[in-house]
Amino acid sequence: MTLFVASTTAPVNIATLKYWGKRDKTLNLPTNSSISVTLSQEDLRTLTSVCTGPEITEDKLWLNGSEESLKSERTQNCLADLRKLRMKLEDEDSNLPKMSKWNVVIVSENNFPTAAGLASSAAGFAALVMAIAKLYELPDSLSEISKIARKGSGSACRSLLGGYVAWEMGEKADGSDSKAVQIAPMEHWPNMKAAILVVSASKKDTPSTSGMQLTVGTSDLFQHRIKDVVPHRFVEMKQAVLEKDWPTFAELTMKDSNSFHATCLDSFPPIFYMNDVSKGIIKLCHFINAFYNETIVAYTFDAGPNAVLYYLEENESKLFAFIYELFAEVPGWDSKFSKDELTQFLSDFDSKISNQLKVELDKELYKGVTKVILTHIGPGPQSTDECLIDTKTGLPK
Ligand SMILES: Nc1ncnc2c1ncn2[C@@H]1O[C@H](COP(=O)(O)OP(=O)(O)OP(=O)(O)O)[C@@H](O)[C@H]1O
Ligand SMILES: C[C@@](O)(CCOP(=O)(O)OP(=O)(O)O)CC(=O)O
Repeated sequence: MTLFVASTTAPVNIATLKYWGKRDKTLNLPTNSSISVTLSQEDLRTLTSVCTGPEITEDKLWLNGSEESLKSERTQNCLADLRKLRMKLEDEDSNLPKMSKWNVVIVSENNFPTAAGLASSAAGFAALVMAIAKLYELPDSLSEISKIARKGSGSACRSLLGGYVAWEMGEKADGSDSKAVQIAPMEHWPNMKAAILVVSASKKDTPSTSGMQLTVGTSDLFQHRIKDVVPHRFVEMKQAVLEKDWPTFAELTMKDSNSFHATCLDSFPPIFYMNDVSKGIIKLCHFINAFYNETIVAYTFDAGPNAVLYYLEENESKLFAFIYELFAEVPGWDSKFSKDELTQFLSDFDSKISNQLKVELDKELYKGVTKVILTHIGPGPQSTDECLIDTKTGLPK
């Protein structure tokens, strides 16, 4: 069997200035520009292998060991765009194998829970598009490829790039100027870290796509957000990244999460993504910042109750004096810290925080959190030799 194979890993990104609202649902064109931080693939990543050849009879997708449909309009749009770019190359060079005419097999694994509000669709579509772009040897830039990933899931376009990333909303009706660009590589401001508090939730309140449509159609506050709030915030946040201005970056991040969730509440009927545990975590972050009289931590929440806490490495011990004290029971710490380091966080807490202040903390908050994921800023998709496809059969290994 003649087979051509390629594999890539792709990262999760968590927005600090949120994408919420589409002006075109089919092309995933947003009503505002957004900004995100790409997270390390050491902790959260999608690995996708793809293969093609004249004997593959059908397009197929396996996700985390189970066969899934490739029929969704979004996936079909991505495949059609990639084949179009490949066909252009084949038209220019008749010696190239006619991959644009052949079916593809896609095998993918996420090393973290899928569809649990941890941006699996972003990493998933970024990996799918990037792996096929590599298979087809497309010469296009990552920003160009990001437009294809955007059609799979809006936020996926930002996972094509590492470090600090902007998704420029663009103006054109065909979406040709709605793409991801890098604001700065991770090396520019490498000490950005993230602690994700995975909050237990039976199921997602409302899927992002329908949630956005409801907000666009019913919220008056949303109009204020996209016209008067986000355009300034986009410029200010980009500037804060370029100047490594942590207090400004952190404040804008928290305010933008709150603004996005306020438009959800202002939708009719209202959408609730955060629960009481999420709100407890927000209070805790403000408590910590007030305690130190300094911005130590910034929270942000996507379309679900999980908290992503951004902080700078140099402030880790100040932050963890609180959050290890409160969430020590929850799994996720041991792989990153030695016993001695963890004990030190507890003694920092005991020595620094007065009994009077201790009573203000909610000791029960950990009961609503299932695990912590400790990670940091990372690069964009990476080529890998690891392959999920058996190169003799074209099936998952
Ligand atoms: N590795 C992957 N390859 C291809 N598609 C994927 C992959 N991982 C996830 N997806 C697609 O994304 C869907 C999950 O998206 P969904 O938006 O429900 O969850 P999420 O991305 O984890 O959460 P959120 O968007 O709120 O952060 C899956 O059902 C699947 O269709
Ligand atoms: C709250 C968000 O996480 C929304 C992400 O929405 P999606 O990218 O999942 O939506 P679709 O384009 O419909 O697939 C904010 C963000 O990531 O910017």
